[in-house]
Amino acid sequence: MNRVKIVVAGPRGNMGKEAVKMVTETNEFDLVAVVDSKNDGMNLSEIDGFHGIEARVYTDIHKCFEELEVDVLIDLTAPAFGKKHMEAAFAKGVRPVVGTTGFTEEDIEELRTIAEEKSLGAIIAPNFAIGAILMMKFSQMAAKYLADVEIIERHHDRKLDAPSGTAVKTAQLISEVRAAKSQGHPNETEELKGARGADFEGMRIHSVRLPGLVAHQEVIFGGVGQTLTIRHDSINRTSFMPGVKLAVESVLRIDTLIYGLEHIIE
Ligand SMILES: NC(=O)C1=CN([C@@H]2O[C@H](COP(=O)(O)OP(=O)(O)OC[C@H]3O[C@@H](n4cnc5c(N)ncnc54)[C@H](OP(=O)(O)O)[C@@H]3O)[C@@H](O)[C@H]2O)C=CC1
Ligand SMILES: O=C(O)C1=N[C@H](C(=O)O)C[C@H](O)C1
Repeated sequence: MNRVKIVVAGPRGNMGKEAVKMVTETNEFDLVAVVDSKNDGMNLSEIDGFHGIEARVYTDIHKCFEELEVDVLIDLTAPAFGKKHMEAAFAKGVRPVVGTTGFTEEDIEELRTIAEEKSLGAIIAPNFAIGAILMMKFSQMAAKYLADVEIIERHHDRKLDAPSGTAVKTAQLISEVRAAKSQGHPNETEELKGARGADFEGMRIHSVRLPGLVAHQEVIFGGVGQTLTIRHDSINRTSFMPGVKLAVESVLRIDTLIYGLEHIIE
C-alpha cells in the first residue's frame, strides 16, 4: 500500500502538535506539509518543538494543494477556518479529516453535497476520543428511558466556541430518540441571563471555561427519585490521536461525508 500523504493544518496548536507527532510516528503516513497561520516558506524543523521534523510550512492552503500531491488534510485550526479549508481540499481532490469544531448543521449538509458530487471521503469528528464517543452513545441509550437531561461541558479557557462540538453532537444524538421537551418549571425565570444555559430542544447545555481543564463532559439525567450521570474526561490530547489515525485510514475508503466517529467505530 502507498504511504498516505498528509497535510496538517494548525500544527502549532494543542491538537496540531499531537497530530504532527502521530503522523510522523506512523509508518504508513507521510507528513508532506503543514498549513500554519504564520511562518510561510519555513521548514517545520526550524520551529520550536519540531526539531528534526521536515515539512514545508504554507500559510496559503490553496497554494499548498496546488504545489503538492496530497491525500488527506487533517484540520485542527479554529471555527472560522474549518469550512474554508474543507472547500479548498475538495477543490483539489484532497480528503479532509476535521476535528475543528463550530460547524452548523447547514455547513455539514453543504459540505456533504460537495463530497458526494466529487465522490470524496470526508470526516468531521467533534470528538476523536473513544471514551467520548461511548459517553455520547450511552447518553443516547439512556435518553430513551430518562428524557430530562442537562449537559455540562468543561474546557480550558483558550477554547473559542461554546458550547463545545461534543456537547452539540451529544444533544443531536439524544434528540434522535427524545421528543422535544421543555425542562424545568414551566414558569421559571432567569434572574441572571444565561443562568439556565443554552437551550437545545429544551435540553440545557452549560459551558464551563477554566484554566487547568482539558476537555470534560457530564450528561446528567433526572427521573423520579433518581439521577444518572455519564461522564468523560480527556486528561491530555493524546486521548484524541487513535481516533485521528482511524479517521485518516477510514476517509480513504469512503465517498461521502461522515459526521461523528461513532459511524466509523460501529
Ligand atoms: N475533534 C476533537 O477531538 C478535538 C477538537 N478540537 C478542536 O480543534 C480545534 C483546535 O483546537 P486546539 O488545538 O486546542 O486549538 P489551538 O488554538 O491550540 O490551535 C489552533 C492552531 O491553529 C492555528 N490556526 C488558526 N487559524 C489558522 C489557519 N487559518 N491556518 C492554519 N492554522 C491556523 C492557530 O495559530 P495561531 O495561534 O497563530 O492563530 C493555532 O496554532 C478547535 O476547533 C477545537 O475545538 C480540540 C480538541 C479535540
Ligand atoms: O477545544 C477543545 O479542547 C475540544 N474541542 C472539541 C469540542 O468542541 O467538543 C473536543 C474536545 O472536547 C476538546
